[in-house]
Amino acid sequence: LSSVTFSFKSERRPKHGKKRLRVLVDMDGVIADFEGGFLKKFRARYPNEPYITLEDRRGFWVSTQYGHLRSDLCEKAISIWETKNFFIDLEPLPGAVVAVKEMSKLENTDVFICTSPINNYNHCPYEKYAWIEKHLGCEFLEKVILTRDKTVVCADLLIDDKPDISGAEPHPAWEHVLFTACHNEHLPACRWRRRLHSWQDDWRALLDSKRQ
Ligand SMILES: O=c1ccn([C@@H]2O[C@H](COP(=O)(O)O)[C@@H](O)[C@H]2O)c(=O)[nH]1
Ligand SMILES: [Mg+2]
Repeated sequence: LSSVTFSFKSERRPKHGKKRLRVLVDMDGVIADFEGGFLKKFRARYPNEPYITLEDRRGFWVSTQYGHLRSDLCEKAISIWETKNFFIDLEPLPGAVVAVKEMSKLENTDVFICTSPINNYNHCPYEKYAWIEKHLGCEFLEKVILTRDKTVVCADLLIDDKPDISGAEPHPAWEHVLFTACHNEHLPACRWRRRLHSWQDDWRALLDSKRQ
């Protein structure tokens, strides 16, 4: 058993090179503009209802904030992302496609798209795959991890806009780097968690810091 463990570890840390890095990149709010897409479709479907501007968004759950605005708006918000074509129509966030493609071409780097589908699975899982093929290319279809629990996935880094990521594994292998989004940008700086402010930020330096 110990020799198996040894060969696995040595595979990720080559003797003569830098450490091989495994990076998980979240989809909604990191490479796909979930918040912008939601607001556009909410206003189009419910033109007479109040809405929350992106500047006023607080908290990860859109449905919770809409529910606080008026209780029936929670269900109306959910109806938006449960509708066909919501996920496939999302625009890529600025610089995301170029950055992820470049990241995947770096030496000693494995990039996976790690994303949580909604439980209403009529359209979401299919459209997430279709989005990845459309914007990143069919080779990325090999790199998709659909899971509601990211803590059980083993990697060095998780780039994700959700501030609190929990699940079955209390000590995930990855370092969670918070990707800045309209709903989390007001959270106070946190000594134990780094941020990536956008895809214009220095993501290469972030990866290099994990290869030491
Ligand atoms: O109010 C909301 C906001 C988002 N969602 C869904 O949660 C996941 C988030 O996935 P990540 O992988 O963490 O980006 C996504 O499927 C959203 O549609 C929600 O259910 N309620
Ligand atoms: Mg996200």
